[in-house]
Amino acid sequence: MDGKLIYLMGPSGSGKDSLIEAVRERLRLLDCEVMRRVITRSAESVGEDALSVTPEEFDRRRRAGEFSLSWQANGLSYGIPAEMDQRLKTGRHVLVNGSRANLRQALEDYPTLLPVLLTVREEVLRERLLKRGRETLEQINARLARNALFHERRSISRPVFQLDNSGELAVAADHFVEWVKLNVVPDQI
Ligand SMILES: Nc1ncnc2c1ncn2[C@@H]1O[C@H](COP(=O)(O)OP(=O)(O)O)[C@@H](O)[C@H]1O
Ligand SMILES: O=P(O)(O)OC[C@H]1O[C@H](OP(=O)(O)OP(=O)(O)O)[C@H](O)[C@@H]1O
Repeated sequence: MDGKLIYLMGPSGSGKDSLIEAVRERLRLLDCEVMRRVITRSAESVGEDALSVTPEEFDRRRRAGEFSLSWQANGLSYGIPAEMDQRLKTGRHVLVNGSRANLRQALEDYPTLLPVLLTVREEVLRERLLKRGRETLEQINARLARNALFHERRSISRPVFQLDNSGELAVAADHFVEWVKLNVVPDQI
């Protein structure tokens, strides 16, 4: 049987990268691997365990079919390596750091994916983006404005697990791992 695909989404600054690092080892023990993204972001500002490539190299890889999923947002291109499909075919699970805007496309390609939405209270979000200091103020404002698009959007016709990260990261991480145990690997517990 195929493995399960966990599709993590959430606003920039909601804590997706932090959550991933907090649960990476526990997920590995549950046979769930975090897929490393390919991003056209400069190596210095990558800020996560991702492979940085030029836009030309990204296009070459996309045309060569090297991505299972790919999308563009915030002026960047993102790809999930096709290695993901090999893992799923052999019954192993994967977690991807995905995009809210790309969810519909991802559902067309992977109808059984499990969507997870990481949320944070609005006032906390801006504070965290400023504190992270990876983007300019202009880029931060653009990312906050982008969130309005998703508030208005009609919801998709399947359940989305909403996980709040307004409080302690360790609490959100424990909550997430519990959800994975119940929804992804119920046979193993
Ligand atoms: N629960 C939390 N409490 C306090 N700070 C957090 C929490 N989660 C994340 N952060 C901080 O908020 C900022 C944004 O988190 P990050 O993981 O980069 O978000 P994302 O990947 O969703 O953009 C980082 O500086 C991170 O250290
Ligand atoms: O459609 P959206 O849900 O808005 O997502 C758009 C992109 O932004 C995030 O990536 P990125 O790593 O660049 O940003 P972040 O680390 O600040 O979340 C997310 O992982 C998507 O790749």
